[in-house]
Amino acid sequence: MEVGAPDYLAGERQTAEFDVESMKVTWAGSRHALEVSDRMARLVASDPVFRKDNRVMLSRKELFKNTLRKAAHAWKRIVELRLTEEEASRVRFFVDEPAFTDLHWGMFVPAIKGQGTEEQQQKWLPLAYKMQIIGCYAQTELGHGSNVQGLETTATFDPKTDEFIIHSPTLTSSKWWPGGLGKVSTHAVAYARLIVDGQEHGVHGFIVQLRSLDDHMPLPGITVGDIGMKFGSGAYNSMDNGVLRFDNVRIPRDQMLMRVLQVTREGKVIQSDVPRQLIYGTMVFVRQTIVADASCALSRAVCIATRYSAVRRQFGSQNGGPETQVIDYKTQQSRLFPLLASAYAFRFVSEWLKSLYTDVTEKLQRGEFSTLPEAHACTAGLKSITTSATADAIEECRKLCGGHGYLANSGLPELFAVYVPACTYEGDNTVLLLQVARFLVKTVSQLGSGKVPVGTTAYMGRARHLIQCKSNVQSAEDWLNPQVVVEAFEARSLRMSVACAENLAKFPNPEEGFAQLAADLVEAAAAHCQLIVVTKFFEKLQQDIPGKGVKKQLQILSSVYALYILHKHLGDFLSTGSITPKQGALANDQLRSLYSKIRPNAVALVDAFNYTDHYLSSVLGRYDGNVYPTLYEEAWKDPLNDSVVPDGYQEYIRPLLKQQIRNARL
Ligand SMILES: CCCCCCCCCCCCCCCCCC(=O)SCCNC(=O)CCNC(=O)[C@H](O)C(C)(C)COP(=O)(O)OP(=O)(O)OC[C@H]1O[C@@H](n2cnc3c(N)ncnc32)[C@H](O)[C@@H]1OP(=O)(O)O
Ligand SMILES: Cc1cc2nc3c(=O)[nH]c(=O)nc-3n(C[C@H](O)[C@H](O)[C@H](O)COP(=O)(O)OP(=O)(O)OC[C@H]3O[C@@H](n4cnc5c(N)ncnc54)[C@H](O)[C@@H]3O)c2cc1C
Repeated sequence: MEVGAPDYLAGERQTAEFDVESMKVTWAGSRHALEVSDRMARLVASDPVFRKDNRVMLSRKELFKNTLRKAAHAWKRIVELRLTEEEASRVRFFVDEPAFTDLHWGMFVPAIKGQGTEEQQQKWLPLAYKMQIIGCYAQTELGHGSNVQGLETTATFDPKTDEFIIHSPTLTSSKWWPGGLGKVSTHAVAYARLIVDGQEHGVHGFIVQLRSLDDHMPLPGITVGDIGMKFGSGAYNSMDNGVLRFDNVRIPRDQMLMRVLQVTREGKVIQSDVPRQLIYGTMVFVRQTIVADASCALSRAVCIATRYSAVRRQFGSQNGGPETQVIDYKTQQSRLFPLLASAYAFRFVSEWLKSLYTDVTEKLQRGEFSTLPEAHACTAGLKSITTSATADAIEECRKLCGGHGYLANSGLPELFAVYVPACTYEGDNTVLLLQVARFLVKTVSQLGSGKVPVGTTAYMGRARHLIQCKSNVQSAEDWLNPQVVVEAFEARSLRMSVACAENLAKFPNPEEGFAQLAADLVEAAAAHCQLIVVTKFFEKLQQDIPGKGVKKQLQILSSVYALYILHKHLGDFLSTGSITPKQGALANDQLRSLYSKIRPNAVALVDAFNYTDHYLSSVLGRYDGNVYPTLYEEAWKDPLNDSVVPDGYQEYIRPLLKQQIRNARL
């Protein structure tokens, strides 16, 4: 905010019962992370090249060129200022525009790191780190995305030349969707079925050069282009999602990523001791980062809706006094505050997921693979539930802002358009929950075998208790006890998984049973994932959290998140007998009283996200709350207002009007 400028939300900030600066540290993860983030946010906001308020007005070509300009400028600044990896990634975050760089840094580099041998890493990573090559992740095809084993592109080993021949045998085998592929990438990690000596060996990654490093023209045998406009204006259209076909393209043998499986000069196929599933490792990594992205997108929408709800007044004036702030309506609170609580919940579960991922990666380096299935289930499941909830929440925030939420300059329509494909990319959310369900059913089926479930399924080890326990909640206050809440969530989740396992056992063919019961299985998987989010929020509160009143606020938010989920899925809790209808009603009573506690802190709780006005890019979410004059000024900047009489008046409006006059005269 400019020094001396009026703060229309000052009154809201004064009622906060906690230290906002300390909450900023907790949200950022550490004082250091906050400092870096703050510095990079300001660096980006103060640089005119990173302007983005005109994005939705640009044509596709202008938007794309502008994105290239921003990406090049960001890279120049990163090199000039010798920014660290952490600082550079914050710069890209605050530039806030989907670009080929997301896939280069987010998937191409991790694929080589995770699936390449040491030699391959030494050869390719330095080039990628200096951006002397630009890469994308080319897995999905026109005909197959979810079903990775169904990919049709082939990579046939030619022992005569010591090469692989990469080929697209059908139309449906065309690579379709990879970001950065359409117009920018010089290289791809392309996924193809490995064929050696006529035998198939599953899908593997191959580094393929696509374009000349001299003039950017496609290399012989490569057909490549952009797949066209996507949902919304601005939004994800800054990304060149691409189509790619290979016509018997030859690459050296050592460009197959060979950490999992090696093909020797003689054409021998050697499986290393690394599990085959590591070929999917890049997706596990990215799913983990997508959970953190969910908390960012959600907090951004909630910040806009909360500030605007405090500014906006509607009805309720008494004796000529001001009307009621819409944030004071209980309905507004019951729609908004659970989303605020969810933003914090997703933040902390993503912190935990990152530590789980780091731990599993270290174990994999040491040749320990036992935690891989849990890492896969957690990343897949949490990616699924957090992105679905966030996409719904952004749309809810738009509605919470009434008519003005529908204006592009509220920031919410573009945020929705950019965000919503997160429910599909990196694994369709339903397909991913089915993966979690498989894991849960397997865990349940092993309960009798003496195998003790660990990690996030450890609670299933107490199946005997959880299958018949009764919640002892007697008052609304009892719902503030985390143990009571967790037990209800555990009972619901376990009972849903066990019911699925029992129903599955009735089918002679397990795969047929799984297909028939898929809808129930997805619900059981979601219940398990919600339990993880609730538990990790409560566990966060066990840590030392400094700052006046900060822990207290987080306790309130954790209860809101848990009781909101309970209220939303009351049917599950009741039908599994995990709680009684009376206890469900008490949870709702508690929720109402928690909303009142959040109310005086709401604006401060969104200030703690520490977003600059540049990052939010929302007239409604401005830090100073000066909404109306800005909306008014912005309207006049629309290109339609460049002329008072619009283009087309002479051709289309005037003849109409004249005709009416003639008709009237008749
Ligand atoms: C307002 C402006 C705002 C601006 C914002 C700016 C910022 C925006 C930036 C955004 C950038 C985002 C970029 C997005 C990039 C998207 C990239 C993609 O989509 S890339 C494309 C993404 N594509 C997808 O995600 C495709 C999704 N599909 C798949 O992942 C697989 O095909 C499958 C998992 C569904 C099945 O696979 P299949 O082989 O048929 O396997 P089975 O089922 O038969 O299971 C066999 C065994 O394997 C096990 N296992 C499975 N997976 C894993 C794993 N990962 N690990 C370990 N294990 C795993 C499984 O548990 C089972 O174990 P068990 O029971 O035997 O013990
Ligand atoms: C913006 C965007 C960016 C992308 N970027 C990349 C990229 O960089 N690289 C890349 O390789 N790919 C990329 N993709 C592709 C993306 O990963 C796939 O679209 C995604 O994995 C979903 O696969 P699909 O399109 O085949 O969906 P489908 O599987 O065809 O889904 C269609 C419907 O079928 C349902 N369905 C499918 N299988 C099952 C099942 N077994 N049981 C029940 N229901 C099922 C789904 O739930 C969904 O409702 C991107 C996609 C988008 C939208």
